[in-house]
Amino acid sequence: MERDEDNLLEDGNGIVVGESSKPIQSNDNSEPQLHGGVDGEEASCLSTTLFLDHVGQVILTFNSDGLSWEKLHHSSFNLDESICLGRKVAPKAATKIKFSDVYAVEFIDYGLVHEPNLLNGGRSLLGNDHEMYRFMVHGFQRSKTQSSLWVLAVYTFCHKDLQTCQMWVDRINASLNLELGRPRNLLVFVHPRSGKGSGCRTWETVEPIFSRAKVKTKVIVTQRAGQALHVMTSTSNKELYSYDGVVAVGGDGFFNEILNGFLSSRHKAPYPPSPSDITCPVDGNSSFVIHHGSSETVAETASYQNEDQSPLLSGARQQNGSGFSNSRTEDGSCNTDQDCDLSFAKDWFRFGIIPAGSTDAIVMCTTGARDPITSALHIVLGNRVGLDIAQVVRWKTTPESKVEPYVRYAASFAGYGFYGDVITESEKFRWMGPKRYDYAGTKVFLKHRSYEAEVAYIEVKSEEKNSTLERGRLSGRVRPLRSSNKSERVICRVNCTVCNKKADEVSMGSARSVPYPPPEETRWLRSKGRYISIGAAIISCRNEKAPDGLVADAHLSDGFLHLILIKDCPHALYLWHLTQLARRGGSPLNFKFVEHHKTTAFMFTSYGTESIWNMDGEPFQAHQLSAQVFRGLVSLFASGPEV
Ligand SMILES: Nc1ncnc2c1ncn2[C@@H]1O[C@H](COP(=O)(O)OP(=O)(O)OP(=O)(O)O)[C@@H](O)[C@H]1O
Repeated sequence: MERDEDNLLEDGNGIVVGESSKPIQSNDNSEPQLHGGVDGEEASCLSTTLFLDHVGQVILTFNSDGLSWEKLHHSSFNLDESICLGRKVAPKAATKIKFSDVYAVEFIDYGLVHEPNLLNGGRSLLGNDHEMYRFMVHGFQRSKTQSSLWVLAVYTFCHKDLQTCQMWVDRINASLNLELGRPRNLLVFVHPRSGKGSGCRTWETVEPIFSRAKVKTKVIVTQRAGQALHVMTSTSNKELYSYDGVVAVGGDGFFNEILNGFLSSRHKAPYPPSPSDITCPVDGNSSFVIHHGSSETVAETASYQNEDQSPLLSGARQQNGSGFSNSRTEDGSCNTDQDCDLSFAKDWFRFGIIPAGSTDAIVMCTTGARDPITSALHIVLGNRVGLDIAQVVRWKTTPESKVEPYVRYAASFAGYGFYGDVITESEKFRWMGPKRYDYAGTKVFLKHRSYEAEVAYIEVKSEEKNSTLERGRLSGRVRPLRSSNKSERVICRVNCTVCNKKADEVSMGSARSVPYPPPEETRWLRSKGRYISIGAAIISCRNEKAPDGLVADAHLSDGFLHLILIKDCPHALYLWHLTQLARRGGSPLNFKFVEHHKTTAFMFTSYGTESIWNMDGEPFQAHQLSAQVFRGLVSLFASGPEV
């Protein structure tokens, strides 16, 4: 989304503050007053007559959950809904703000106070004084047109008395300190060449939000691919967990790199079964059962056996011992390097993404907007949402290579065939910036290739899939899921009931929690044939090209991925699928040649020579792989889209 980053401040009247506003004059001498609560309770609200810059004289009231103000002087025009030449020129003014929506309060000393932007009949509202002491309350408002898009709002209150202003600042600060989960210290990675090469500019735009909110930041501007991964793997737990989280200023690929750096040495879990665990003969579509014995492979240093093959891997061979205990000192740091384990850290250590990339699908799915300001606000306000992560184990890189398990993590999408070809092709045209995807996509589409492969996935019974949807209608029957029926879609949103359902309320064999022992045996279904593409969407993968995403009803934290198999089909039908994908409200999965399986794990074997996957927007070579989802494995500074 394009927006003018320099002009985002709204004043208390919902009008963008301009430089041309006239100074206002003051004759106010009012003292702060404490009003008793109902039934003689302790004074819960403080009221003072102050000036609200650009608005006029107001009574500001301090409530238990925020501030509210009421205009004192009613001028001849209506400030709330101003009419000029018969047209509404200003939206309804805000008259309150919750502390949960305030990220900073600043005392700004003595200075000019402005009268309302609009006509006041030439009258001075406050006598002869043009200057007062002032303090600014920094918060946000939801955009009138798109509620997921947050716009900075600043309310400047003014008073002749210094102590009055300082008292208000102290009171508001005390309330902000009570807001839970706000970060104090963050590690920030900036990818300067991300997207259109604007990573540094994007950080400069949002940095004042962090400094106003008094969030300390250690900023690392990367010089090369793989640097952020190296920092994340080589930083001790003790040092890393002295931060409240890590922020990526960049695209999906950059976030993926940081995520892999974090998880590769810290996440301990058994591998999913490998395709070579399937021993029964292949004969079209069939099913088989895998028994989970005691000989499970556990992700250890093996995850970095092929270090030389990816920029992500250099210097990454790090493995911490197990047996961590959950102890963080009062200042938030760990006592020793091995003190904080992943599941403990998950409660407070979060990831933030400030979008600066070419696609930014993860940001769009987790905040509902592709906007650096909105993302920065989610971070400083300490919002939290769980995110499913797929652990992808590559068993063989090429048909000839020997079996060597290597682990990568994906947060949004892993795709083969069309998706792998597009990413391979687009890498040749990085210099084009985000447009490379259109160019490469068109080229690959025109070739219309298909690929022979075999896919197996865990069968998840309908009632298990739907147990998270709080629907019992399909109980007892097992059928392939076709969620193209729009009326059945439950879209992931803020406070999503599906994602918030506790793991223990979810049936065994469906969503896997962290860590979650698999049932003793799982039934797998398999499908072999020619596919145009094989995609695994962990979240909806919404982006500007696909406004509803590949899977509109995928959830951020339900423990499932969506396996989308596009079987070989005529070129025109594939184009139809793509056009549905590009349409808001489209049905890209409602085709006979599209199989959609909601599952927790899958395996893949290529029967050709092509083995390039697209993993969160970056190429990944795998001839044979398997993947499993971990429910809410990490937490993000976000709250889900407001749809
Ligand atoms: N300083 C750097 N120079 C070159 N490449 C870098 C640098 N820092 C990080 N990278 C690599 O660039 C890759 C792409 O980064 P990023 O995702 O930010 O950009 P993008 O491709 O433009 O966006 P998207 O992935 O959303 O399409 C990452 O995998 C990362 O390893």
